[in-house]
Amino acid sequence: MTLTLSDLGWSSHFAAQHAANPSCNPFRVHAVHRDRLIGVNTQGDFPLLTSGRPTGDFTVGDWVLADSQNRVQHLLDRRSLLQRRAAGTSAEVQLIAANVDVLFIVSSCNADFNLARLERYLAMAHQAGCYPVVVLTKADTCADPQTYAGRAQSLAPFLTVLTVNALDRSDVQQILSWCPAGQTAALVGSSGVGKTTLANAMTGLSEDTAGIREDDARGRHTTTARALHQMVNRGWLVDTPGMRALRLLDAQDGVDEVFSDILDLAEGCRFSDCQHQAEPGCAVQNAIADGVLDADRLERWRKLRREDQRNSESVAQSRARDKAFGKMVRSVMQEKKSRKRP
Ligand SMILES: Nc1nc2c(ncn2[C@@H]2O[C@H](COP(=O)(O)OP(=O)(O)OP(=O)(O)O)[C@@H](O)[C@H]2O)c(=O)[nH]1
Ligand SMILES: [Zn+2]
Repeated sequence: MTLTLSDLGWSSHFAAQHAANPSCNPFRVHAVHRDRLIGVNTQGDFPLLTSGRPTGDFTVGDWVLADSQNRVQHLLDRRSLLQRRAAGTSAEVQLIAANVDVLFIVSSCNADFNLARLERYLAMAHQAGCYPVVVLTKADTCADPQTYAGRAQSLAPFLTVLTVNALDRSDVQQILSWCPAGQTAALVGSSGVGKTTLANAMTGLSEDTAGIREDDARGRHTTTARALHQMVNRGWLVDTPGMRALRLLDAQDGVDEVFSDILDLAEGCRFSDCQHQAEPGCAVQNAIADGVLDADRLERWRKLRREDQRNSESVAQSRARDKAFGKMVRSVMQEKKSRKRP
């Protein structure tokens, strides 16, 4: 099966950038290795060299322009970017996926359902630039899934909320219709909510057979799985280990967008630096007193902002630390050099 560029997610946004460098060829990145990228275009898969640039600057879903030697010359401006703090103690930023159109935020119609968690994921979607679709699984095991849907819906006026049985084919079709051919999706959510079940149904592959099928089709062995899977409706699903452990990062704009109702209210506060605690003329507290705003929502907003500030601070701190370390290394080297001189 040959793919056109638009099958792969190419659009006028990228074409305009290609027009500035017409001698280069576009590739969509579907795997990032330590020393090279794997890109796909209408001709198939190709290893791409990044000419001195660290491969960590690129991520799955990126569009790049490469020269005739398959050396990457340009990284095209992204439509969206999902990132997180790297695992472990390091606070470095890790790119998770780029050019994801739709973020499916998966939760279940049971104890997993939690408004604060949904808000957190919504902030992530806004921050990244992805269109959020809330998918509430296990509707078949619940007496009144619409209650859950209603609560999720209350988070934003035009929020798309689907209640599904992830094991039901027509319910999966309904989900797929939100990510049509050529568009790219990703699934986020807690453990056990049905992400694997959905991913398998959406791609028509099962996890243990996905690698084998690819080997068969291409007649060669690949050691690492691709991270961009074609779905049964010819959309794409990003599936990487990092995708499964996303946290909030530098998401201030995203948080503010999800809680824009509170920010709008705050415009009416008497003091511009109002903390919405017990200040006189606080429009936010007045809204709570009038039953317009839920006090819990104000608390969740505070918590999310605090968490986001902590995350962003530690990223900045770790960058400062790296800089200081680099300086120290350079001065030690300098000293060594000068000692060597006769
Ligand atoms: N009845 C019913 N069962 C479901 C539904 N969605 C998922 N399940 C079941 O819930 C269990 C967990 O689903 P998984 O797909 O493994 O969940 P996951 O989100 O991938 O979990 P992790 O791999 O831990 O992140 C499996 O036994 C699924 O069959 C649903 O909509 N209805
Ligand atoms: Zn106030």
